[in-house]
Amino acid sequence: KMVFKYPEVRRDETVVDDYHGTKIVDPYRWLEDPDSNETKEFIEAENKITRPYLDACPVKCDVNQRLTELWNYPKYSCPFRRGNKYFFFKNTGLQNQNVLYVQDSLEGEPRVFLDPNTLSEDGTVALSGSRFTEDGNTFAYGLSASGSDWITIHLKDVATGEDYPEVLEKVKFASMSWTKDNKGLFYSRYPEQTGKTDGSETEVNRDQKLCYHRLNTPQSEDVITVEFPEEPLWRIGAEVTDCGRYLIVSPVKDCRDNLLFFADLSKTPEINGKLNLTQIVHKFEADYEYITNEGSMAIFRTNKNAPNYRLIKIDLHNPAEENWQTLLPEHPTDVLDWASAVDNDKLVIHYVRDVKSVLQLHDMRSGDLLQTFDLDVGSVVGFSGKKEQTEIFYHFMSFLTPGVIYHVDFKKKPYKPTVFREVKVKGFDPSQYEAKQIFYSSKDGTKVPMFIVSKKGLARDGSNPALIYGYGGFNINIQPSFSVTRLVFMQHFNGVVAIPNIRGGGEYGERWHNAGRLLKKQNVFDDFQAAAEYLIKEQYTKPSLVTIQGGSNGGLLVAACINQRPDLYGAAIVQVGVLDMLRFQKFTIGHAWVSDYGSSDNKTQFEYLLKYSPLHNIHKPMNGTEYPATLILTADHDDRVVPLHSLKFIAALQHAATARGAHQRRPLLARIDNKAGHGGGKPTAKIIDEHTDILCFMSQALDLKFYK
Ligand SMILES: O=C([C@@H]1CCCN1C(=O)CCCN1C(=O)NC(c2ccccc2)(c2ccccc2)C1=O)N1CCCC1
Repeated sequence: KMVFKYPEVRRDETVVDDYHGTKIVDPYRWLEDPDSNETKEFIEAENKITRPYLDACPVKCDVNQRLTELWNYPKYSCPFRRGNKYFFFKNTGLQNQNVLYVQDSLEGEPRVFLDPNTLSEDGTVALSGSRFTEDGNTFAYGLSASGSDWITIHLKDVATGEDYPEVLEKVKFASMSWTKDNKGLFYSRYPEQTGKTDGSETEVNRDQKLCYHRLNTPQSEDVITVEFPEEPLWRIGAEVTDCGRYLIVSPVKDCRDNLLFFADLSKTPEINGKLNLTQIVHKFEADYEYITNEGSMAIFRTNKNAPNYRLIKIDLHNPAEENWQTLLPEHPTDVLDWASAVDNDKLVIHYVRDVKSVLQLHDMRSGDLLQTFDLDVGSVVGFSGKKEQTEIFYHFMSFLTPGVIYHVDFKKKPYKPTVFREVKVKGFDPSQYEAKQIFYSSKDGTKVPMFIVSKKGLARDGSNPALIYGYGGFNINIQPSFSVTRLVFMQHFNGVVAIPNIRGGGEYGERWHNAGRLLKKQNVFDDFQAAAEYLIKEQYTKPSLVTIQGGSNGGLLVAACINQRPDLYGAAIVQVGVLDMLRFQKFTIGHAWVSDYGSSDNKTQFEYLLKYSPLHNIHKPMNGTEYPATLILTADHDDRVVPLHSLKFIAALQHAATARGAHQRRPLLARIDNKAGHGGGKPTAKIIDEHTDILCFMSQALDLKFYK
């Protein structure tokens, strides 16, 4: 085994914080400054030991070649109608960014409408959000660079392909919504701030405003239409209703619950200042999401008194809660995940039932079920359709189905989905694999669903490597999806892929989310550890062949698990993780995560956070408590989860591993990328490089055999 000479890293033990009377040392506080030479030198020193280790992998070329070959299949989005044209995204296979095409009809010759690959040499400029005007003549689109959350909004004339002169700056977490007169759009932006805002800064995002931009004017003439100056941490969602008369305004302060206001735009034909808002929801206690409206009757999806979500009707002219009506009551077990109006008087409803997709058609007036669209076991990952359109498309995917796009034309009865497009992956034969769902018991007896995917007929003798992926937070569902990287792991390492749908997610609605957050967060880690124990007990694998992987909130999950149960895993992959649970709220958008994590500013929550915070629970590895081989990944423009989390964690981990008497032979490494961020918009080349490194790390650390 390579013995690692980890970098010598300065520890400043004089940095001590007092949390409600408890003193906490933070010796790597200096790593929180991304611009200091010392931090840059630290990053260089870490990459300097990681790069050679990954490059020394004897099967690196094989892995990279197979990833590239398998990745090289055409990927399409659902087509969508705007104005009198159809648009769709397509990637021929290895293009860094998907390309937006336009065609005059579904059978028409597609023409390139917007190719983001032309906007940068290395594919690091990505399309991030876009909106057509009602008439389809103008296209607003966001561009993000190097994976940052910051975007600039550009406006393009659809007929000529020419951009208007103005560019809207300082935009982040913005909903874009045109007024129905096609003259301008609402968007959210942050005020000018000192210092750089390219995504490598860590300053807190505050004072977001909802502005209105009139097409073909400079941004300096934009007006602030909604602001909450006394609430600097709020983000302001806004959406013009289908009929064009109202603006629905939904402020959100963290990552759950929102308020609701609306403005009657018919009363302000010229939008030249603050809008007159009527408040509908006055308390942060539930999610409310606008679906559509008929005159003043607006339909919202909400979890108010409905943890599995339901549809309610609110009369905007009589919005008091006692007048709200239920349109589609909460289902006892299935989660109402999204709804979309179509064909004027129908709603397409997506349910999640035991983590699998259900797609139904309901009557918009009565809520009655009209039809269920048959689906295989898997996920609806894309949808297009509008209230006034008479057709929909939906995109189906599963572990062994790369993608099928269905079309339903409501002008023809009975409504029968037809296959519009089906993609195949060269060299992948789904019949050689099997995907199943099991339920296992967690530490407290809770039944947790888990998908297990592998080659058919794999020996159940504990001799196979397993990759266990988890997220566990923010009401997010991890549904089945097709992954080339997992296919390479199954095909060439005889790997078993396991995805436990651990608490904290939204797979069983708000109950599941609430059972995995704040002072119950440990349930998430228990569920994940129980998943590994299940796979070991059922002889799918053994501890030394288990890799656990997670990103973002899932990075926290993995880091907490290697602290708590280092004996259970052979390797751990921590991608852009939240690792300093006492300070996360001090950077960029971290304050928005208090809805899941709580905050060290609160004594009770501080005491709980301190018990699992990865950075604060690193122990000296000894025989039997040696850490699994661990790879920490982050990037210089990650302004969602700033890189300092990973830098401080790897420094502390390597320090513990080299302490006197410590026994740590397995590698503890960090891979810090450049011109990359949290993940959104990452070019294909960078994704393949990163996944090559992850598979190489696993194969070396676990000494895995590569089967050609
Ligand atoms: O990135 C994250 C967490 C998880 C999911 C979103 N997130 C975030 O931190 C997202 C914060 C930024 N953000 C969105 O990406 N969508 C918004 C949004 C709100 C208004 C207008 C436009 C966008 C949003 C956020 C929540 C609910 C609804 C809308 C939002 O604030 N984390 C990183 C690590 C821990 C959690």
